Amino acid sequence: MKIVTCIAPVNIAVMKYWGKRDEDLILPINDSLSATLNTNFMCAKTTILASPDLKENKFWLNGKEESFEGKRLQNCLREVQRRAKDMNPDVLGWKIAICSENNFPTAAGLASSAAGYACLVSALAKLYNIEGEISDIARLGSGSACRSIYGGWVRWHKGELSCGEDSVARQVVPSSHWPEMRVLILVVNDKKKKDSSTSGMQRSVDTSDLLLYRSDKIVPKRMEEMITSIKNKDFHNFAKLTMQDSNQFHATCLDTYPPCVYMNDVSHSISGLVHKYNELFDENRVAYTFDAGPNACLYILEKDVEEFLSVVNYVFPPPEVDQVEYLTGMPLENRKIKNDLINSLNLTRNEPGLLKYIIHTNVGEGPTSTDDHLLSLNGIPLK
Ligand SMILES: Nc1ncnc2c1ncn2[C@@H]1O[C@H](COP(=O)(O)OP(=O)(O)OP(=O)(O)O)[C@@H](O)[C@H]1O
Ligand SMILES: C[C@@](O)(CCOP(=O)(O)OP(=O)(O)O)CC(=O)O
Repeated sequence: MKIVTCIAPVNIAVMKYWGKRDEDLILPINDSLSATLNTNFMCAKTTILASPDLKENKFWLNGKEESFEGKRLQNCLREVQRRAKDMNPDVLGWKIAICSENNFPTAAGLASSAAGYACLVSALAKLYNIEGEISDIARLGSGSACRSIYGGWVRWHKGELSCGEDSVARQVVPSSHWPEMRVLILVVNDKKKKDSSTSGMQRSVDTSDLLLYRSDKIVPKRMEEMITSIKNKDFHNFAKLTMQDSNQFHATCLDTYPPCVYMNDVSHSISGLVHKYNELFDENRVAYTFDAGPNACLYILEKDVEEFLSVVNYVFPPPEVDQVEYLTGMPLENRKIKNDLINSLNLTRNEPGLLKYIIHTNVGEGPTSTDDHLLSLNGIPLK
């Protein structure tokens, strides 16, 4: 019997992946770049037990039994087992039980698939003792998952080969390079979204001319500028490029036919607020980026968090119930409202509760392992 458990992070792209050139191997049409987030507040946790006593393979996700036959799970499992074939032949012959949970909403545009598959593949690699590159295996689960295999700032190189061997993630700089960077996630809606990233991007590839223009003409140059701004810790330019890239990604979503509409009125009002705030200081102090959902992910330096949060709390008063849980990862004192700033920004207050909650986190490390398992040694979920 062998049991392993891993924890893996979410990542939020500042240069978006959108569109595949190969659906099965999950090969993208452009490079992308993200920051890996600290696992303190958002992570996937996966336990895998392999045992000669198990009668069948099993998979539980967030407390519910799911099919073990899903194509993406099978592709990841097959590839890890293929690379492990000369090692521990006993373990390879045993059935496995997989139990995974996310400590944040699944399939709500908060990159659950990225953390989930990075975690699955890290745990499988540990179970079967495979060493070396695994970001290309995580990619088979979900494209963005390959970036969660590394900590810090990570680039997914699209690669040129049709076999996908060179479509891998690489760390650009570690998290320690820019320790002042913070991330605020403004959760607008944590319900399951209707157009998955997978189907949305496929429709964009089929119908959007803007998508091709973006991948050919925009991304290569913008990627170099983005990396330079991160290496130089040039927040103003970093923020500009991040916001431009998010806007262009959503423009390609709207250029898709029928369109993929991910941002809603609250999302647009957050982006408007960020621009107003940045204009007041005549420099970018906050950057927004939106994935395939309405939630805003804001990059901001530590020195500006308290002040900007006071503005957010004024414009979007917290829900009247559940106050204690509203702000995760930051002391409550920081929710004070700063009147001078509010007056200079000439802001309008919304009704309470448009934001469900806010997560405050930073850039963190890649997957880790732990002995705190989710399965009993008989292969039954512990809760
Ligand atoms: N911990 C996990 N282990 C294995 N698979 C997972 C895990 N978490 C999520 N998934 C898979 O990912 C799917 C959700 O992916 P989807 O891309 O729709 O949403 P998302 O990742 O939350 O959003 P986005 O990628 O657009 O930010 C789930 O239905 C499940 O199949
Ligand atoms: C908008 C994005 O978050 C899209 C993520 O798409 P997925 O990685 O979830 O898609 P699949 O490869 O089909 O699983 C942008 C990004 O993370 O780069």
